[in-house]
Amino acid sequence: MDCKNEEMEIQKGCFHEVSFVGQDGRRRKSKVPVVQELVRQGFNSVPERFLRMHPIPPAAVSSDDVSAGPPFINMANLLMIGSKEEIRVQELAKLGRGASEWGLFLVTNHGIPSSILQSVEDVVKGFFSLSFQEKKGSVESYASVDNVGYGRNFVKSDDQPLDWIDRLTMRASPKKDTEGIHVWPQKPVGFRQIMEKFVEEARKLCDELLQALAEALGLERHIFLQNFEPTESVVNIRINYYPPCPRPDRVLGIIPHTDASGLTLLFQFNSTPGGLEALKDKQWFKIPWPHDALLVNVGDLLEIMSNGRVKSSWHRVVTQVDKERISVALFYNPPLRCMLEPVRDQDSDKEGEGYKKVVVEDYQKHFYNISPTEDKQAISFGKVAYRC
Ligand SMILES: O=C(O)CCC(=O)C(=O)O
Ligand SMILES: [Fe+2]
Repeated sequence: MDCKNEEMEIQKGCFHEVSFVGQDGRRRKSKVPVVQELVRQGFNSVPERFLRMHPIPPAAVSSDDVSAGPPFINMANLLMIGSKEEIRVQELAKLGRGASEWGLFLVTNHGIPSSILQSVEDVVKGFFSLSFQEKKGSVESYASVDNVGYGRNFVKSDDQPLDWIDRLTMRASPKKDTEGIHVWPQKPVGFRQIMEKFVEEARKLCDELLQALAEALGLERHIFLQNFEPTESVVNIRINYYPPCPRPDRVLGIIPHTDASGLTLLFQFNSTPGGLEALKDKQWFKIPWPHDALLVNVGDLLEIMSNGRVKSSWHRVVTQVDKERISVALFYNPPLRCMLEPVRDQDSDKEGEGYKKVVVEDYQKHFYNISPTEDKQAISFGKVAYRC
């Protein structure tokens, strides 16, 4: 589709409205095509606004080579269900390696019932099969509430290459934050109840992982979890929808980034494998991701809490020519006003050498202010050496 047709598309009413502060310091509004509608209605070529100037550097390792990728953590071994202590110790070592070397790992035997995951998949697919108008009618947009609703990721200028993605984001917890705000889709019926069931189960898994991660690093088991006060911790759910794209060489699903979370738990649907890649040793790796595994990303907040012992992952999503892909991301964060205190070195009572105390809300504001960035920049805000 050329620029003219793109304009027509927008005129037909299928656009996401975005707002950003322009170079002149004034807030501006702009209209961005809805990628699902572009694909539904057909186009001849990808609109210029989505094309990156340079070819996207390809990943180094194929997804078939599981041994070269991040570790798979068997939760049954961590919880010692039918296994011995030495197996648990080995599993903890793998977990520590995944979090410190990759900033991500996959989890099998995770304990979330497959019936719950299936219901999540059904309602999410139900939502994305609605017409654009039905979606808009079902939930408010990003523009009306702070970073939640139906829309897309960062747009900070008219020149920025756009990602090939539509999104639906909801705050699941604390519940009081969503009172009076229309962020949960009314269609398909039962959407919110099903997601809340998923969140309840996912939270148990994340809490277990936070404790196991501390233990894997030789720290007191509660050291990270103590920041996640159950009623005030913030859980956001984001559904990422990537339709097929004819130009994977020049178009990204999501630009490289870290997550501004404590932990991120990701679930992708069976019919849509492939897409997520992570940077390690300056190379992009395709992440092998079987359907029965969930993927966990270490977020920036956990890197700060751990005083750099674990690293948040720098990851991206590439596009695929013939497949649509949907992922569900659950972002698990301490309460907004929580002051994170990086763990200190054992025999020193100085503040950590690498990171300093940071309030969650201040970090996240900084993160969203400066994102997107070319490399892992936002985390410097938590470093001892950082000056405003
Ligand atoms: O779609 C994916 O697998 C990754 C999504 C992601 O990185 C995000 O939502 O922050
Ligand atoms: Fe991410």
